[in-house]
Amino acid sequence: MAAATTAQAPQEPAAVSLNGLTFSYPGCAASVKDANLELPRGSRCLLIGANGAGKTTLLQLLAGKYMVGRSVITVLGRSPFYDLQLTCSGQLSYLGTSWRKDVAFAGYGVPHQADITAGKMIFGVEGVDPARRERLIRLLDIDLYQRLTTMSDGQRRRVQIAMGLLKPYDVLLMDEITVDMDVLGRQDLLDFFRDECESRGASIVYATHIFDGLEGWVTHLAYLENGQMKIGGGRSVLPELKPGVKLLHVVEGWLRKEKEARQAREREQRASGAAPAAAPVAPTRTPFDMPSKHLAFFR
Ligand SMILES: Nc1ncnc2c1ncn2[C@@H]1O[C@H](COP(=O)(O)OP(=O)(O)OP(=O)(O)O)[C@@H](O)[C@H]1O
Repeated sequence: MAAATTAQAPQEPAAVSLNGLTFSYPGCAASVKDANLELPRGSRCLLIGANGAGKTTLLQLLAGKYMVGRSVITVLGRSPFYDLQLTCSGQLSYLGTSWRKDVAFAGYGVPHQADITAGKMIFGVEGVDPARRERLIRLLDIDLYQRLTTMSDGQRRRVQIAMGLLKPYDVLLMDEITVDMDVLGRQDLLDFFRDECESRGASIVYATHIFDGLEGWVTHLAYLENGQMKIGGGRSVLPELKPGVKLLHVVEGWLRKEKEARQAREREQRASGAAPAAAPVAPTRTPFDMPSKHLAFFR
């Protein structure tokens, strides 16, 4: 009798996987150092850290904007830098800070300075499910007849977010995109994202400094300190986040500890003569360091 073979289901690749990621901008010290993280499908990961900790850099690396080794970063088992289809298809979507100037969709940038209505912009995207489009327009409370040039920052931001969400992504990377939105808009959007993760297994990495209402929303956390991933994983890596405890207070505690440790290190360096004890001195400026409007005086 032939031995029974048990068919093993192929393991689904993780939504996001970082394997010892180190990255430096040209001529600079490393902005991300030996980072490891594994996020399963359906996860909502909050990316936390002080200013300059490396959040935007990490999100841009995940979005395939900089070259790193193929296996160092994978999104849905593929390399976001080498696999252009991942971004071009909208499977991997990035909503970043450059959206203030550009409306980005599936990796492409379209200037929003054009004097057109929100409706023209939104209905101009082809191959969109009309029901999804309708839902987003309602959710983000967009006036389709208003021109982008006459909108407030928050209203324009809503159009930009709608553009980025029109096609159903599998992995969404967000860099502080809700910063201009009012409380209701932000809450409705967070509920929409939760629904997307729970109903169709989409995954989200969200970098923000605003933690209000996120305690019950996050499933995973990644905390960067000066480029190092100090904490990364499911909520269980965070025993402090008990019911009734505000995420803001937990993060505030980490950031204060980080700041005190850095200041203690600097004091030690000064005491040992490794760093100058004098007050910071303003760097000498050349005409080329100045904003372009000042350059006019040097022509
Ligand atoms: N284009 C660049 N060239 C050189 N260094 C850069 C560049 N962009 C960022 N950096 C440096 O990389 C580090 C991480 O910056 P990054 O913008 O990723 O931080 P962040 O955590 O997103 O900060 P914030 O909360 O202020 O947005 C910082 O030390 C920053 O000075």
